[in-house]
Amino acid sequence: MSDQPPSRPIQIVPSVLPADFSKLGEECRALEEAGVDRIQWDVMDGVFVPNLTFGPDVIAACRDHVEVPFEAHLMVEDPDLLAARYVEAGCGMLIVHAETARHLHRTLGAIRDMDASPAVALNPSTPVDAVRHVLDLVDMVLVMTVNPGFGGQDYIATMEPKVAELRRLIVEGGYDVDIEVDGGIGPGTIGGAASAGANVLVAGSALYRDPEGLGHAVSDLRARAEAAVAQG
Ligand SMILES: O=C(CO)[C@H](O)[C@H](O)COP(=O)(O)O
Ligand SMILES: [Co+2]
Repeated sequence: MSDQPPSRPIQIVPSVLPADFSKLGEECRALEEAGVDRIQWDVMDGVFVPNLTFGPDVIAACRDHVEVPFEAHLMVEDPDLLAARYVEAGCGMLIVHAETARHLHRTLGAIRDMDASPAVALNPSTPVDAVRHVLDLVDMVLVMTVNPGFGGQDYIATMEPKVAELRRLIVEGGYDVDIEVDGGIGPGTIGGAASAGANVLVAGSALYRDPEGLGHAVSDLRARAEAAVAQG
C-alpha cells in the first residue's frame, strides 16, 4: 500500500471577472450549469489593489439565482471592516490576504465565529511562513499565481515549489486544509499547479476563452488536473 496521503478532490472555481457585469445573475447560472464547484468573487477596493469591483449588494443580488457556494477573495486593505457584509451577502467562504490582516489569527477566528469558512491568501512574494501558525484555523490557503488586481495575467510558474512546500507543511501537521491557486490557470498551466499539490483551481480568462463553451472548459480543466495528480 502507498504511504502517500490520499489526494484531495479537485475543485474548479471560476473567477467572474471576465463575465458580463450587466447580467451577473445569468452569468452565475451559466457557471453552475457548467459544473463548477464554487464561484469566486474578486473583491477589490482600489487601495490594496489598483482596481474596484464588487460590493456586497452586487453579490447579494446574485445569491438567489444559484445554489452553488460563493467565496469572496477579499483584496481589500481592511478585511475586518468588511468581512461581515460579505458573509451577509451570501459568501460561505471568505479569503483574506495575509498582507492585509493586521491580526490575522483574530480575523480568521472572527470569520469562523460568523459561521463562515475562513481562508487566507498569499501574494507571490509572501512566504509560506506567513500562514504556518494559522493552519489550524483555516479551511484553505490560496497561493496567488499572479500579482492580485487584474484578470488575464500570465501564470507565475515559480509558485509551484511554494505550493509543494505548503502541501508538505499541511500533510506533516495533519491539517484538513485545501490549497487553491489563482491567476493564469488554464489548459497549459493547470497540470503543474495540481502536481505541485493544489486541489482548488481558480480560472477566469481561460474558462471564458474556450470556443466550445463553459461546460467544455470546466470538464477539460478538471480532467487535466486529475490526470496530472494521477501521474504523480
Ligand atoms: O484574483 C484574481 C486577480 O487578482 C483573479 O481571481 C485571477 O486573476 C483570475 O483570473 P485569470 O484566470 O484570468 O488570471
Ligand atoms: Co481571485
